[in-house]
Amino acid sequence: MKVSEREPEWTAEQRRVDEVVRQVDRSIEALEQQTSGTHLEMVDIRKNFWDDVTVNFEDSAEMAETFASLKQQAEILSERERAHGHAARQLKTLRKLKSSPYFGRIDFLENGEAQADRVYLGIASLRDRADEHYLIYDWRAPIASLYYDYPPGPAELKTPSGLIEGELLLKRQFVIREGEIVSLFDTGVTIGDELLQEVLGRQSDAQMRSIVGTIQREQNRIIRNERSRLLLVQGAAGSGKTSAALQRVAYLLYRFRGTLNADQIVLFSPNPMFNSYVSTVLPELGEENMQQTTFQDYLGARLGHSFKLENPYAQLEYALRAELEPGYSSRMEGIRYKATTGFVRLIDGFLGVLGREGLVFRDVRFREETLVSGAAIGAHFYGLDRSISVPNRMRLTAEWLLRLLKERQKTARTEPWVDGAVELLDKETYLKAYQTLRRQNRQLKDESFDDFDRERELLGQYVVMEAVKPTRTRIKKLTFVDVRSTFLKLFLDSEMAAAAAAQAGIELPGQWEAICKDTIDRLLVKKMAYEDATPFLYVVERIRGFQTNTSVRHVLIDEAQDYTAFQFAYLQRLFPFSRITALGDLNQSIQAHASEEASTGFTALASLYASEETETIVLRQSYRSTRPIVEFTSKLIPDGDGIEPFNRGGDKPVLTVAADSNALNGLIEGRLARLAANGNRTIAVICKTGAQSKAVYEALRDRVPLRLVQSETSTFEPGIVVIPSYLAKGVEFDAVLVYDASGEPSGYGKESERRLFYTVCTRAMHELHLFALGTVSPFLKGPIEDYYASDSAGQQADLQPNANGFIDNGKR
Ligand SMILES: Nc1ncnc2c1ncn2[C@@H]1O[C@H](COP(=O)(O)OP(=O)(O)OP(=O)(O)O)[C@@H](O)[C@H]1O
Repeated sequence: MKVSEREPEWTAEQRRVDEVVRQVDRSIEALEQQTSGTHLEMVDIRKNFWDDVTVNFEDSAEMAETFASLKQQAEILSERERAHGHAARQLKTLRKLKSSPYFGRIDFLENGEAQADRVYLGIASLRDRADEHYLIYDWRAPIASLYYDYPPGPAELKTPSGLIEGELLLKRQFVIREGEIVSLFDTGVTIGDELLQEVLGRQSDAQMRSIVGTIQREQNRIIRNERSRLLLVQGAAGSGKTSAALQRVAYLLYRFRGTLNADQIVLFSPNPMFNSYVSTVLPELGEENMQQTTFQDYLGARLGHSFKLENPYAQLEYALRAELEPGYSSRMEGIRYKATTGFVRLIDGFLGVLGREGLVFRDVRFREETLVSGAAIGAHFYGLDRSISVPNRMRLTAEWLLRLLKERQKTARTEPWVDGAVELLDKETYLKAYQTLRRQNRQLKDESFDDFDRERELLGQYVVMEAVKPTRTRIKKLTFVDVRSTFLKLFLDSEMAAAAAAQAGIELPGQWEAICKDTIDRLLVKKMAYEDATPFLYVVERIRGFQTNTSVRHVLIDEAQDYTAFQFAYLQRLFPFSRITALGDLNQSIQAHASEEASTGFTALASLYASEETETIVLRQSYRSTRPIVEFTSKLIPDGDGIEPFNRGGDKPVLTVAADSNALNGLIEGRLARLAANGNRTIAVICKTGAQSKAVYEALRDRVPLRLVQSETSTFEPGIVVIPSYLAKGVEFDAVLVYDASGEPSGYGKESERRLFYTVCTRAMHELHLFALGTVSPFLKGPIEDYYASDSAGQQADLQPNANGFIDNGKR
């Protein structure tokens, strides 16, 4: 129920807002004084850094004192910097509170109490002058859960000291801007629809916004979950998965402040542009951003330069476009198979076999000679106790090789090549040799070097020591095991594959031979296909030992439906001390590996953790799009009836068919002009592939101000973009134009493209426009026809090409 400006309630609330704003002002003033104080102090310390340390390197005691003094000075400086950084963040938050101090109020009467507690909720806490009462509670404080979880009426709150029961007497929502109440609602439901209507009806900003004022009950469960090792969220398109993930990070940083910092949280996002899209949410809430990365970046860093790693979008582009190329079906078969849990089991079986036989070892060489042959290393490795794990046997083998190298080092000193090398030492190396030897051999006095034989002996030692260094490094890095050849063996050696399958208790897939050929051809030329990268790294790390990341405590995986079983298994091992939050939507599985029955890694993920450690939350309500758009998009997928549209009005999607691409481009140009003139801030022409995007961009760039988004694009900006389908995933636009909703190869004709088409259409917030070249996609035929309007070209009141729609790309 909307409270009117004329009601006394409004006046009373505005009075309170004024009072709180005054208090915020006082806090800002105090903090500004404090920060300018620390700032001056910092400048002073930096300027006089060297005056305040005693620098003396004369003897070791003086040197130690100098270091202690330096260290102390640096510590004082970094302490001041920390305090300054903290205060600066606080100031930023206070300035936000000044403009909009809170968004909600609850009056809670605890059973047995005479008076209700009045609790105002904002993005941060604020106490009164006497520091006795909270004027504002942080939205993450335990009591705030009442606001998100209950409508007025009986309510309860779990606290560490027990359950508090009572009644929620009032639930009020505010929109406050620049210290003025803009609207006020008393609501009878969990979170009033009116406020959501208002929030969702706005034109989008270029970046994602925080949703703390309107978090829904189910979303709150995701945000505040502390119990599960694995939190699985399956949510419809636009149901707030990404939003919930980001508010969850803010919640965790608040709840565990002091023990958890932003560096210990990692968000895996689909692409660099998405990183930019979500990067403002946490700062808006007064928190630092977590680490953000893409899985591709992780793989690239781990693989190093030994292979040319394919990018997942190049893989997808291949899947969408290369149908007529030779080898297409075997590659696609391989991509699908390698994403299954069956392949994870086959690789585990393979690793089991490798524990007994089959690892490929390289010769260890010292200078030109073979120090130990690969065969001898293999014999040593497989001679070790088999109950010891493979990585531990590798380490034992490395120790053995290092011992052999040491022996060889001793015998080498008297060999003729050493004399030659000693003679070639230049003065600098000679000095370096002397200093190194002196460090190693404390008895060595200056005069020892005067003795010719002794000098020769010592320099010989140095020369040999330098000569064995590369071999020693290689042994330590375990490069004596040839991981590439070992991995290849699974595909090259049919007996090995059969043994691995037998070990795993599974059958090899029907097309195994074709898959093998496809894999071998690439690996032999050091090309690493995206589908092979994770299995390969998994094998490498299971052989050499996993380099785990033990500092990360929370991993959040957005668009989790696009990960394979292998990728999850790998991430689980990589972050052994981390909790995982995986958010996805099976209906948006668009990667090339996604099979018809959608058995992606996302479904398999639950099996990685015990059921009591796992919680699954399903989000059905879709907030992004208007009701007509959700009603349309939910008809595109089999289980769409379960998606609940949020009741926000708008026009039905419109389909326009054009005879040829020239006509199509002209129609799109006119539509873009109208949409821009109507004040849509973000508009996307979504194409199926990168190649199509490029062509459309080229055709329109001189006629329309637009930007082409490619896989390396790293910023999300307002305006008009041309973007391939797979990069539009995860983000949203005020208006979406689907470039080719035909049934042709350039459009969406195959059943396997249904989810891609659904993903593309669900990016629209307010308007969806479908354009088809020649024919109409089969997904748009049948009962769905009632859910969109057809526009025989020209009926829509578009601006004519070259009309001035683009001059003012402005706001409504
Ligand atoms: N509780 C909420 N209050 C206000 N807006 C919300 C709420 N939940 C979601 N939204 C809005 O709905 C839109 C979609 O949210 P989000 O991108 O988080 O959904 P998603 O589930 O990750 O979508 P997709 O899977 O389609 O990428 C965003 O504009 C977001 O701000």
